[in-house]
Amino acid sequence: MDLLKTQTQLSLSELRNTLIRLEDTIIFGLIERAQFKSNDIIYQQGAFHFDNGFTGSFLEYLIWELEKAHAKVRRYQSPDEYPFTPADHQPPLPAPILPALDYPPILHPNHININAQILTMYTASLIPQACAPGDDSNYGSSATKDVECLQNLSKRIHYGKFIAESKFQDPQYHDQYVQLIKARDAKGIYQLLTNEAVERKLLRRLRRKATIYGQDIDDDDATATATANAAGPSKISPDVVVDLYEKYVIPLTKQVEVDYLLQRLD
Ligand SMILES: C=C(O[C@@H]1C=C(C(=O)O)C=C[C@H]1O)C(=O)O
Repeated sequence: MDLLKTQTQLSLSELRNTLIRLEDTIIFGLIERAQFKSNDIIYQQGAFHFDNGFTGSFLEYLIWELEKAHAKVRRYQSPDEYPFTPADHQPPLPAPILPALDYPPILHPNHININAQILTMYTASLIPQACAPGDDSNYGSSATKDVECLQNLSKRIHYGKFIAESKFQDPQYHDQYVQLIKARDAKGIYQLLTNEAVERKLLRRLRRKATIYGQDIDDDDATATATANAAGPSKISPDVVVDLYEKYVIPLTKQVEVDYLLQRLD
């Protein structure tokens, strides 16, 4: 979705299409990372020494170094991009070298950033499922793929802000959200914004995508059609992808929706 385009009414179906497109990005990013062993050492605090005094993990070091460059080209001034570098990190991320873009004020001003939760989920739960255990010394390659996966997941989950704004603006539900927000009823907000039919359809589609995208398609087998029932090993377990969304991506997206709505009237 072009966030520079002046939005009047946020279209929920357009936003959902963006989330569908991000499914492909996330699956292919996981396929890339799963080439390498888990290489757990890159997630361990203090396992590496850095000349600049950085004391985090190898992965956190790469995140910091890359996000400094991305900050200079104003990546984090876009309302759909959020850094993993903590807001209180010293030194802070550098200021952009480019002038600010004039984004239309789509979202209510907020400081919601749950990337710390996303990073913990990713290293503690997802990597052990997606990658074979062990150490193949591909530390730089693994961390590079990790950063791409983390950025994809962060964008997808924080898109919950746009989804929540769209639902808040919907005349059919606006008054209910206002009442629940004023009552600080997080559970009621969570229930109102949940669409189980959309979630069920998403998980079915995700399993098919992960099965098909994970196949090696033999180029001389013209008759073969990649289907969800295709035989052969997948580069990423469809169960891992579905589990990721069911246990983490969808709940974290809804957490962002609730957090955003709770501060919507501030
Ligand atoms: C994103 C939405 O809000 C909720 C979260 C969903 C998700 O994270 O995939 C799907 C449906 C809703 O329960 C939506 O309504 O599309």
